[in-house]
Amino acid sequence: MLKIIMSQHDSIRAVEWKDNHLVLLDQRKLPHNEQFVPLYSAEDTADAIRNMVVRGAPAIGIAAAYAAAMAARKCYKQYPQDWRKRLSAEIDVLQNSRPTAVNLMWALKRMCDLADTVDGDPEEPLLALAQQIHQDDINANYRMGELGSALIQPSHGVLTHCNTGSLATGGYGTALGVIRSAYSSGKIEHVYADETRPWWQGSRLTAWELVKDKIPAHLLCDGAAAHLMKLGKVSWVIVGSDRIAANGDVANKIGTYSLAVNARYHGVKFMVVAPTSTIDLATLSGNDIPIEERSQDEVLNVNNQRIAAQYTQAWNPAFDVTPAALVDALVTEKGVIENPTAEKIASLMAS
Ligand SMILES: CSC[C@H]1O[C@H](OP(=O)(O)O)[C@H](O)[C@@H]1O
Repeated sequence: MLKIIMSQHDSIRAVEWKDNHLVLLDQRKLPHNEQFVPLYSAEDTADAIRNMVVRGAPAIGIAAAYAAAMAARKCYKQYPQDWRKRLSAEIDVLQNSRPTAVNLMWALKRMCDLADTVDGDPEEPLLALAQQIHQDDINANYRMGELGSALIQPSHGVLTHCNTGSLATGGYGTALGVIRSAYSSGKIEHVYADETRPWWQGSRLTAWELVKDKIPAHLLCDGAAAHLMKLGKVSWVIVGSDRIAANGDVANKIGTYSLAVNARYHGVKFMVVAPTSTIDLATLSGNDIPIEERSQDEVLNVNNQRIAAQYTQAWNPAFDVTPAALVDALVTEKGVIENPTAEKIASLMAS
């Protein structure tokens, strides 16, 4: 069985295969409690994704891949004659857990394609593929760290949004992986992290990862970002993505579009860091990306305590779309695209 190789960030494992089942670090409990949730079925894993026990586009895809391997094991044992048909129903449950992060659909398609070709017991080959998807993601993150860090001039501040670190991926991170690599190379003096309401990925997750890495950082209210840029404190905004359309439009955590507009206005560079598993050529433009709307209670409450006036309603889109024209650099494990266009993306994906 493939041993997942990480490195200095072994201490943070959002997703792990242990013995014969999936284990997730419960990100709803961080940073004050590190609790792990064992999962033995696709249905339970779909609930965990929907409820954000695990979140972050690549991490969601990896968790779903392991869940598909568990589902194949169960279906083959219970229905050896028509396990593929039974598996398809289980995959659908996973597929519909969250709509925006294309890594989920990408990983499940790879698992289903293999299931369609495997002879006999699918358990081992599907588990091996899930582990390969996990390892490939970690390897991609280290490569993107190198490529993204090379774009950053020494001693600058950078701003990031949401959480794109080890908690959002197989390990190391996408945008936070670039920040880790750039900081290790002495290129970044200071990190500014948006708190990222209403789920607080910045306050609860990114701050936790940066403290563990001893990287100097300040949290800021989402609404303070434009003022930070106006004061000249940052030279780059560095973010991840949940889905990149064929024309280079970028879906990411709500608030990203506002950062991109303000960055362009203030002459701050805007970098998107995402593995090619996040690029979806079947989605032609950002207008075609499904945007998840989550419970209004996430906005009306904090720590399950209501903060909004009684009878108030809330609108809670979890993502927004940044047009490609506002992206200065798209960093993938295959290479960097400056000022992404449909042609440049097609060429990268074909390489
Ligand atoms: C490695 S990119 C992770 C991506 O996912 C986050 O969304 P969520 O926390 O709701 O899963 C956010 O958009 C990040 O950029």
